[in-house]
Amino acid sequence: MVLLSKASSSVSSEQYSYTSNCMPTTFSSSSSSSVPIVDLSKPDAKTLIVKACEEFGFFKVINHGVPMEAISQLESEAFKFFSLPLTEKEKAGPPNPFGYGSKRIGPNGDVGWVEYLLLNTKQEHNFSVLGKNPEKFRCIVNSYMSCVRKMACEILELVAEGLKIQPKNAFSKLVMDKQSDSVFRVNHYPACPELAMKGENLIGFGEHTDPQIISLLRSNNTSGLQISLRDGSWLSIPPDHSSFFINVGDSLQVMTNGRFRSVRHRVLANGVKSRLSMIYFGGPPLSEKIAPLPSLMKGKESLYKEFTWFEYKNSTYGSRLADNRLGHFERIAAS
Ligand SMILES: C=C1C[C@]23C[C@H]1CC[C@H]2[C@@]12CCC[C@@](C)(C(=O)O1)[C@H]2[C@@H]3C(=O)O
Ligand SMILES: O=C(O)CCC(=O)C(=O)O
Ligand SMILES: [Fe+2]
Repeated sequence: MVLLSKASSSVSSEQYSYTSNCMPTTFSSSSSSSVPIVDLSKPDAKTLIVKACEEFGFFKVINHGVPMEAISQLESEAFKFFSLPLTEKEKAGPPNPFGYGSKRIGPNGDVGWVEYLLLNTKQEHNFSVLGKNPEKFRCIVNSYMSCVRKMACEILELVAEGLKIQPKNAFSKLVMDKQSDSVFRVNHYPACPELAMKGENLIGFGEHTDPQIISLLRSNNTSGLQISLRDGSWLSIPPDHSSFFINVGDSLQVMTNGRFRSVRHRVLANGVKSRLSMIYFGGPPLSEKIAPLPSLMKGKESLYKEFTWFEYKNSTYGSRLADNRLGHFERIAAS
């Protein structure tokens, strides 16, 4: 993304979305509402995780076990990549769906103040175009990803234990499967100085829910992430570069028959500092049926029609970011 290089790239002349600064937003540090913090090394982790997934579909994790070195190596490689000239970066694009993308998100007209790399976790894409030293990039991405996948597995096992589900790998086996359809994304939101002068916020990444099972997000110390609360207000999440933020995805909402909430979230661009985030989206194999676990139904009917991850993913790619994608798959209760 080139900022202010020519008149037409000025923020005000493009089709971005804005939201008023005057909208009610709460800061997570305020006493009324704060995001749960789970210490993965403590015995109460499973109870806190279940509660957070029910109330928010979102929580913060400390003592996560991912070495800071793996994180900072990836961060510095990613910053190096995003600081290349646009023409260099575009050699790794367009994202179809994998590769380098700028401003456009998905195939259906969504735009944001963001550039990104979308990678699959199976290394099938062409790394040879990723920056100046693609082998190094690949190696750093792979070691980061295996640490984060391990944490995803640990969290999903705690979820199963907390929900008293047997076997305890009922969820985690889906992301650990060799066929798991997981995705990895690095987002870069350049600082947008024009913003500081306006009474509005610029959308970096529009509101949406993540379709997969679980998302593990780590960012630098720049703010921007917000989650939507039950009353529709937005809660700003203070950044914390040494912690991870975990989202419940649509698939986990379905597998828990609506007990867990897939959280709506968005990112606002920052007027002063650039934001770099990396997100691992843990997904099931394509052929996997996404349905409530029998032990969570307690004799009740499924709230959802039967579908496979393949079907859900296809429908996802036909949707806009803000759409309620699960809506099509809800079962209308017989009256
Ligand atoms: C408009 C879009 C863009 C989508 C697909 C569709 C709706 C949901 C978006 C996401 C959101 C979560 C990560 C991602 C990788 C995913 O699986 O769903 C995104 C994907 C993309 O950025 O390509
Ligand atoms: O970049 C971020 O901080 C979050 C972006 C996001 O929600 C996504 O890529 O799905
Ligand atoms: Fe997301």
